[in-house]
Amino acid sequence: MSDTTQQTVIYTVTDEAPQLAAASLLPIIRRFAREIGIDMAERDISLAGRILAVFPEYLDADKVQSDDLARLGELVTTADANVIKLPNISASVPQLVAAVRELQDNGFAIPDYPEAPSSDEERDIRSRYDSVKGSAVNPVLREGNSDRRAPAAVKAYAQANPHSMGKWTADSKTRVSTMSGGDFRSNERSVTLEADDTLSIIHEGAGGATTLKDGLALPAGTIVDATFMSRNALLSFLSDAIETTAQDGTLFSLHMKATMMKVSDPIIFGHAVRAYLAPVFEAHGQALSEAGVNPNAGLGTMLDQIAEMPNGDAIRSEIDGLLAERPPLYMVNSDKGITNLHVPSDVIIDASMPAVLRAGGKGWGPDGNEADTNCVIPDSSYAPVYAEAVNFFKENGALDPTTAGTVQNIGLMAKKAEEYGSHPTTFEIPAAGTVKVVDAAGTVLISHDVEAGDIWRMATTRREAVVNWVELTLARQALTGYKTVFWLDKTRAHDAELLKMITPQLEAAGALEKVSIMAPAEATRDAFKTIFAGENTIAVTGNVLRDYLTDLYPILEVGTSAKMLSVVKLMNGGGLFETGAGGSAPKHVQQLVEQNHLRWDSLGEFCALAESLRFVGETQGEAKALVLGNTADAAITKLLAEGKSPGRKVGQDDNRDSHFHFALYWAEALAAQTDSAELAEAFAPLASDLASKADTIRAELKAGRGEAVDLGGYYFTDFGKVAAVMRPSATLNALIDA
Ligand SMILES: NC(=O)C1=CN([C@@H]2O[C@H](COP(=O)(O)OP(=O)(O)OC[C@H]3O[C@@H](n4cnc5c(N)ncnc54)[C@H](OP(=O)(O)O)[C@@H]3O)[C@@H](O)[C@H]2O)C=CC1
Ligand SMILES: O=C(O)CCC(=O)C(=O)O
Ligand SMILES: [Mg+2]
Repeated sequence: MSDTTQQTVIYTVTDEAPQLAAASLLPIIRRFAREIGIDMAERDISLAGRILAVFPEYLDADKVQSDDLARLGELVTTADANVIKLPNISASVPQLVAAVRELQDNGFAIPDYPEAPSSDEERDIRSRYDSVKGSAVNPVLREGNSDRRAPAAVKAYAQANPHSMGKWTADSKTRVSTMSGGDFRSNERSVTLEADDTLSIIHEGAGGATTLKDGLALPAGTIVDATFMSRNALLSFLSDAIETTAQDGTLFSLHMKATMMKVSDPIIFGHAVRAYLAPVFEAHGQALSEAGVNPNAGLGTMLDQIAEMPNGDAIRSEIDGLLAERPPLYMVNSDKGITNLHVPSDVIIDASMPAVLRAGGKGWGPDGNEADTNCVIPDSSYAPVYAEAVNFFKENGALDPTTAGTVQNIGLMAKKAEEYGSHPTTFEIPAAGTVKVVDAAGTVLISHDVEAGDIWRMATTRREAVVNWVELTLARQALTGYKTVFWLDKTRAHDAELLKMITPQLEAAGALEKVSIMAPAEATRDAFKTIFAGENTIAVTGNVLRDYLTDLYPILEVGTSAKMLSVVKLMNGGGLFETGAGGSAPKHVQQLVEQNHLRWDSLGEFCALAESLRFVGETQGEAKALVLGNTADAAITKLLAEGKSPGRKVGQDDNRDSHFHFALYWAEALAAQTDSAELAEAFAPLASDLASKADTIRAELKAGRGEAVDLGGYYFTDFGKVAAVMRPSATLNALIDA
């Protein structure tokens, strides 16, 4: 080994496809990194690992799991952090329940998930599970703002090898339906704290005052927003939307973020299930609730529970009758009869809306055919982005990936900014009354009159996060020279406060004239015009639009968000390198298990790795880490050029084959470079062995494709079994593990 940097880079262990990919890729990365003394340390932030970590006293001593997420949460506030973060499951209740059952079956004595906790013990258990549920990882690690863009090599590859795009026609009946009032957008109020303060949230009703939350200590300069979704307005909107879908003759599709907005959106999802099955709930509401049926967990769980009820068969046939009679539902899997309303985490707006837009405004119907769809997005804060995208494509036809420019994103994300940090302060209101945000002196800052069942939430945005977001924006603009647009709506309460904050900063930086400010719909049209003309732009957005746009534009421009570079410059100096902008692709696991083909593309991991290594080089003054990072980039470019990315179908190359090629090209690039003779010499033998044994390795990797494999579990896989499936080449393993 050469002289060492003694740097630790964290590689996260997550779930589903990225976890499987890591079983093959991480040993390869370690083989390269150890050459310059970088220790690639794993931290388990999988759903199963996180569940075990919150129940130590329930477990036998040898089964107790360390709380790796909490440790990483501390690390990311330090300058030492260098974390490669793979996508993880943000669990819905059905996923959480399934993971708990799997762990119990494996001998972990953890308690059941209490659906309706009734004792102090159950309430404690429930609150621990709630801390694991939904988007519980990303907000903890994202101690910085977000910089996401398609790497130049990826963009160039897509322009030369365009992915398929559906055809848009002017007479498409696809549309976006959203609320015109009574929603989060229209009820929003916003204030900026002038001094450090400690806030409380009080509900005053006929029964007196109740504190919903207190002790909310916030620094001066925090923007505090509060708003609510009226249940009555939502119900009337949903019933109208079902009616207009029937009139349009389109599919009914609901697009929510029940994972990240883990308190509000499952409730809204549940109202949509109730609205769609309204006659069943009218006839059997009481029996259903006595049987513990909670539509917030989706139609799938509901049908399982109904099957156990004494008159379950009769209710089931009424449901089947309604599914046949009401507007057809957009399907997740029409072969298996899984609808959009089955599981709250199956249709997630950031990925699902771009899929519809890419397909020419089409979704899959129950008959297995594509059809136009009514995309129902209840809250109108961000629905106009998709509505305007639909309008634009109807007018202009689909995007041409061969000529399109690119939309990059700088997202305000640090310190749990905006709505995505709101779940601890989101409440389903128990009784009519007033909800007030009150400061330490007792002054009411914000007040809303609410009805029972309304969903009220408070969100906060810290000034230091905003200042850093503007700095990051100006740095990217200076580097690229791209047109820079802040997607902010002056007529929206939160955005107006944000504008008051950023305007002086832009002015002081002499940048006020260099940027534009546009409301989301206008900005959407402008961004499409820009990329249709082959030009590039930077979309500077809040946290939710960061999430939405970094799937939307990549999926249209380069066919996937898996190949995005996703860098989080941590505010205290460290680096968090997310792998791609997409999720954990549960469908891919199913294909691997059935056919031994993993179509997961690790390009996001490769890009994050290259950035992470360069970050070691830059922050530690370690030239060899720069060489390792730059050669990893060269390997990525070659991998794309040679078409060695995974194919979708068994028989084509898969994830494992792409890892081999990445290793080969990386070793070759290292052997060929002239910046470090020592590294060239160190990697020459590996490069030559990988090249000379390529045929054997390729054949060993391909053995057994098409046959079912056993991973020993889904959420809690068996390490040995996964390694056997993901590392099937003894020849490659011998070179990597040597
Ligand atoms: N950063 C994070 O931790 C994130 C986590 N998630 C979580 O991931 C889970 C699934 O989310 P979902 O919304 O379904 O989105 P996914 O991105 O997992 O899946 C959508 C589709 O995108 C394609 N895709 C995504 N990544 C890749 C890749 N690396 N290689 C090839 N294709 C890819 C696949 O398309 P096809 O099937 O056509 O091949 C896939 O079916 C949820 O639990 C969600 O919460 C979601 C987003 C980010
Ligand atoms: O944390 C999550 O639940 C998903 C995050 C996500 O979709 C994103 O960051 O793009
Ligand atoms: Mg996303």
